[in-house]
Amino acid sequence: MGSNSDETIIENEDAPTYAPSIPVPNVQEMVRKEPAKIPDRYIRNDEDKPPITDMSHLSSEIPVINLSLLSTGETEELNKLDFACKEWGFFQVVNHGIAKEVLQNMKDATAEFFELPLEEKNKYEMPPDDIQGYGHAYVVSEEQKLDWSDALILLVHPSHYRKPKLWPSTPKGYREIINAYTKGVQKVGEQLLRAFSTVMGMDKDGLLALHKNLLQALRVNYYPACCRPDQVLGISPHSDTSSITILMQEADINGLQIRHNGGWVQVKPVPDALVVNVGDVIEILSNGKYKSIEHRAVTNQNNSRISYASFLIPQDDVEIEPLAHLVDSQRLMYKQVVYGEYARSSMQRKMEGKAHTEIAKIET
Ligand SMILES: O=C(O)CCC(=O)C(=O)O
Ligand SMILES: [Fe+2]
Repeated sequence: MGSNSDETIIENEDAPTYAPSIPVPNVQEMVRKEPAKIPDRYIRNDEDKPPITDMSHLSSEIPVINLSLLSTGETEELNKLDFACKEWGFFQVVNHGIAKEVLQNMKDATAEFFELPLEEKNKYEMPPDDIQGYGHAYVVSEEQKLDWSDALILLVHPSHYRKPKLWPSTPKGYREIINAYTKGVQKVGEQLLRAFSTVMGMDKDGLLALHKNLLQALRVNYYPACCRPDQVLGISPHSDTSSITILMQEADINGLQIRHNGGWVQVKPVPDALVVNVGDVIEILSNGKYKSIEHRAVTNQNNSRISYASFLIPQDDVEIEPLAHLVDSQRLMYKQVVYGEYARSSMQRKMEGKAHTEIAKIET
């Protein structure tokens, strides 16, 4: 690891585990062997098949926010953030300050990792009791429909929560590259959470303090090309259990779609931008004012696609409930949940839209 002792990978017996997931076939390998075959377990029911409603003409309306202006407290940018979180639950950030080289290194090394032989990648295979490592998460029954993707999932910050055995050491330098990328994301996340604090009527550092410790989990999704993109989904519709998620996608390959007015809108990559979305934590804290929007990924016929989702989350013991000043005269929508319990209960289910948020909702 780098010279900074803070970032050294240390074995830690207390590093948290999350939830078990049933082992399922490696999709990349399946496609390599039989590119024209789609097993039944991947073929979606009619109501889930893409595209439902093509609303791609709305893609250009998803707000693009300048992080450097946002961080200096520009009113216009703060208003944009408020609007984006109410209307879309998603926005893209430019001028985020992460060097192009850091983003590119992450993309290059990750592409190389996924091209390694399966047996090499399986050195980092998810253990049966957890969803960190290389494999598939959220598989809880033999009957459920499966996603057309493989993933590498790692808890990356704080560094003493890492499970070094699950961090790929090939390609050479990959660990340092992941570290540099996710450190950049962490900084962006802290800036964003300060801006969120402001638009949510708190002190600048209010949200960061509420998190106690800002954790980051990285999920790298690999979506192999698919001969029938209209039959499968790369990732099932879901909302993120995070506070916010910061996602890097590839420059020219569409895949991410978000729920909007009953249809699905593509989040088209803006060059060098990062996609940010409101997670369940911010939705609960804001009593539903800011929306943790359902999203999914579709596959492409000719291209594989890789996406890099960083979930910024609070410490396990943090209690999450609507902030009193945001409830005011509104109806109280959510009850108090302990973050670690909420997150684990979500991870023990299949991804199914917003069904996992029910445990935090107050019945009407
Ligand atoms: O691949 C994408 O664009 C979306 C990934 C995602 O939603 C996730 O990993 O939670
Ligand atoms: Fe997501």
